[in-house]
Formats: sequence, structure tokens, C-alpha cells
Amino acid sequence: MRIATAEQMRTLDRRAIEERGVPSLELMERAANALAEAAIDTAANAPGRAVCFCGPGNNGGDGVACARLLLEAGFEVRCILVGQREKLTCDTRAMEARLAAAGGVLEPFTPDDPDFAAWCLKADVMVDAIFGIGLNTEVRGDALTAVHMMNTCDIPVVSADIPSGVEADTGRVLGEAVRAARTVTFTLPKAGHYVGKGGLCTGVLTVADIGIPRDLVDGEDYPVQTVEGADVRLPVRPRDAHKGDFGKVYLLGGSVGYTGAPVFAAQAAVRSGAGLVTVGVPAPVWPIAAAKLDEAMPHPLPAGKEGQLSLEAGEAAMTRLAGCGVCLIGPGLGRGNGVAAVVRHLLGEIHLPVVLDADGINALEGHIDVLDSRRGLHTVLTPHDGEFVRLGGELSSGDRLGAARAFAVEHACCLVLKGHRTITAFPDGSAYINTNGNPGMAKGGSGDVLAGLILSLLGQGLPARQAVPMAVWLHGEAGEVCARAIGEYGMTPTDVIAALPAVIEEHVS
Ligand SMILES: NC(=O)C1=CN([C@@H]2O[C@H](COP(=O)(O)OP(=O)(O)OC[C@H]3O[C@@H](n4cnc5c(N)ncnc54)[C@H](O)[C@@H]3O)[C@@H](O)[C@H]2O)[C@@H](O)CC1
Ligand SMILES: [K+]
Repeated sequence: MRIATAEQMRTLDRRAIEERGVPSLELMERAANALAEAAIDTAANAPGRAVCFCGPGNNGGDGVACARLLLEAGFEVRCILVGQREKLTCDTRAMEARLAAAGGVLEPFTPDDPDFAAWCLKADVMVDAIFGIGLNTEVRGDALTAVHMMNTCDIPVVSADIPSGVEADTGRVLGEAVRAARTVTFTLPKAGHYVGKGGLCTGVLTVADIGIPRDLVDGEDYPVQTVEGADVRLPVRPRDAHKGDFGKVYLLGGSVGYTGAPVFAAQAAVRSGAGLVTVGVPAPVWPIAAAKLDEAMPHPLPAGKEGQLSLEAGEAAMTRLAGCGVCLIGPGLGRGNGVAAVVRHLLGEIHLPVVLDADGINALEGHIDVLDSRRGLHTVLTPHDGEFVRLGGELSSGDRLGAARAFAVEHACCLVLKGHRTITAFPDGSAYINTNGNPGMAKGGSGDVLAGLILSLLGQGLPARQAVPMAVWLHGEAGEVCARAIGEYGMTPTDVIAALPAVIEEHVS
């Protein structure tokens, strides 16, 4: 799904109002309708008791209009102004007048009044309409108190547009944010619904059409999208195909101490349709890899006494690489100067697309120029946060999406920043936010499976823009299947590999 920025939403609202004559109060009424419907759905009793916390901006206006609709639906409603009355926008004032005409009142926030607090504790639902896309600084004072009340009273909260406290474009939490059971957003979702700490505050997200003309919405350019099941489509394998049609891929990994990593990656590649998978491992690891891999073709490479690749391994791998279409470097290579030198040497020599994972990425620490020298060649990096920071990625501000996009642009690579809501960013500044997966995948070996899957789809000829976000989604979906079948605690990367074929099959068309 396309992701809009706060700025784009402001532009769309303004153009709908000014260029197309859609009254702003009509947009707000539609927003409030969707909000009230969700609140009624969420309330423990309907009609029951509702508290609507409303800020002074137009997000507050949505809340005031929602309070009126709940009143009309038979709810007992307290509609609370959190903020200064002088700052109320015109539309929010207009909604206050409509609320008054319906017998309601926009009352001041009195958190110290014990009667008010006692009333709130018996509510069936709370509506959070303090701040929307207009949040511009840390939540403090009365707003912070109200957010805190919503988060501690154990009553389900429905947020208008975005949980108050979440920055729409980054998902950063400014101060404290509401942890909503549901969020009703308008026209298009925002990045903050998915990424960062804010992504954990959204609850169930619904997107309501509030009447902004479709052509205006379609006329904008949306560089960031989410990936969902409907976006994942793999081609039917031609009836007259042979193994050469599905890619010859090369995988370089393994060391004494990390014998499983290249095996996971190779099995994921085989299980996702790769034609021929060649695996280069250090000689001491070879008997193990050979015993575990029947379909893939492991071969031994020169190793040092630590059981890691030695410098001569680079040239030996190069000869095997001839004829391959894509190469994965990294799973289980181990960290050492010799290995890092082999990786950097290969990156300089290989003119094929390369997927770089784990210790392959670590080899670039302090040598980012090696990555930059591959401009124009396809390089996919799949770091988790620690590896990303070692490469110079900037995560301290809490803006994972912005950081991933900036890195991909600066170094002309495809960056897969792994974690909750993995982000795949491309050199043109576009990015995909993944929407599935679970903490059962937070285990050693998961990343190797993903790297092997990316290698496989690239090897089968899918363009990186499709292959990489789809591989991330398929990996997450296989993880979901495992979590449902055996639970997050006990599921393993081996289970995820075993779940891949059926998940993939559902997306072939
Ligand atoms: N016509 C429109 O523009 C529509 C707007 N809609 C709603 O309007 C929202 C955007 O409205 P606004 O642009 O008025 O913005 P908001 O209502 O999100 O917030 C802006 C107000 O909050 C203040 N503020 C921001 N951060 C603060 C902080 N940390 N502490 C204290 N005060 C703070 C600002 O000074 C301003 O008064 C959307 O999120 C959506 O809910 C919807 O009603 C649909 C139509
Ligand atoms: K809100």
C-alpha cells in the first residue's frame, strides 16, 4: 500500500478543499464517522460510556465530531479539550457548535478532579484525538497527562489518524505516545503506523476514504510503500523449462564454529526454486556441509588454521563463480582480517550482483569505499541494526526508515534493514516496509534463510525491486505459518525453510 507523508496529506486536503470545492467540514465529518464506527466496534458495551480527548487542531476536530456521533448513538460521552481554547482551529470550533447543538459539551481537562477520574475509569472506550499529523514537538503538560491516562487505565483506545505522540513520517515517539487498540487513518497510511516505536502503538489499522478525489490521490508520487500478500506474485514456471532457466547461484560462507549458516542459506535457495546452487565453504567445514546438503553443490575452499577462509580462497572461489548469475557472500564466514580481506577482494573483482550478509557486511567496516566502487552493479546488503551502525548507518535519531533510505541513496545499493518491520531501500530513494514476521524469527539462522531466499529469487531473474521485498515478505510469512503451527518459542530456521514451499506456492500466478 502507498504511504503518504504528512506534507502530502496537507497538500491533498488543501487541494481537495481549494481546487475541488470539497468543504473541509465534510472531510472532517467523514473522518469522524469512520472513527465513531471503530469506537462503537471497540467499546466493551455499545452504547456505553466514551471519553474523547481532543486537541486544539483538526485532529481534535475529528474527536469533537466523533463525540457528537457517539452521543447520537446513545453513548454517555465526556468530550475533553486537552490544550488551549484560544488555539482551536475554525473547523474544530464549528464541530464544537455542532456538538453543543446535539446537547454535548467540550469541557476543560481536569485530571485532578476525582469525580472525572472515577468516571473515566468506568468508560467502555476512549478516543484519542489530541494530535494527528500536526504533532511538532514533544508531548508535555496536560497532553502528556492525558496520554498517560489512556495508557494506564486498561480501557481500549481508538486513535484518530495516528496515535498521539507518534511522528507521522518516522514513527518516532515524541515524549510519550498513546498505545491504541485501533487506529483509523484517513486516505492513506503514514510511515509512523508501521515503523519505529510508533509502529508498535498503532494497534489494528483501518484506512478510511474521506472523500479526497481519487485523481488527486493518484497524482502524487509515493516513494514508500508497504508490502502485503497481494503484492507478492511469482511467475509460473514454464512447462518446457530446464534447471538453467532458474539461475545458477553461488554462495560463499561458513567457518569452523558456524557450520549451519551456509547450510540454512543454501537450503532456503533450493526450497525457493533456484536451479543450481553452488556452495563454497572452508575445507574443514566441507564434510559437514556436504553431508547436510543433497541438492546444493558444496565444494571445499582453502582455509587457515582458524577454520576460516584463507587468502587463497578468493581466487579459488572466482573460478567457481564463472557462469553464475548472482553471488551471496557472508553467512557464517566469521570475523577475522583474512576473511574480511577475501570478501573485499571478491567485491572488487566480481561484476555480478552480490548479496552481502552478516560477516560479509562486517568486512566493509572502515572500508565503505569498496561498496561505493560497486556503483552501477547490483549490491544488496542485509544488515541488522548492529551491522548497519558498524557500516556508518545512523540509527540514534530513531528514524529507521530515513536512515535506510539515506544509506541506499548515498552508497547506491539495495539496503535491507532487518528487524521488526524490515525496510528495503533502493538507490533512487524508494523503500518498502514489510508487514509480517514475528519474534519467533529473532533467532540465529533466520538471517541466513532470508539471504538464501534473496539470492534464489535474484538468481531466477526477478528484478531486485521485486525480488528483495518479496523475499522479505515470503520469509516473514513462512515465519507466521511456523508461529501458528508450533509457536514462537520453539520454531526454528529449519521450520521456516520447511514452510517456504507452501507459502511460495500460494503466490505463484
Ligand atoms: N481538512 C483537513 O486538513 C483534515 C484534517 N484532518 C485531521 O486533522 C489532522 C491534522 O490537523 P492539524 O494540522 O490541525 O494538526 P493536529 O491537530 O495534529 O495538531 C496541531 C495542533 O497541535 C499543536 N501541537 C503539535 N504538537 C504539539 C505538542 N507536542 N504539544 C502541544 N501542542 C502541539 C499545534 O500547535 C496545533 O495547534 C489530521 O491528523 C486529521 O486527523 C481530518 O479531519 C481530515 C481533514
Ligand atoms: K490522534
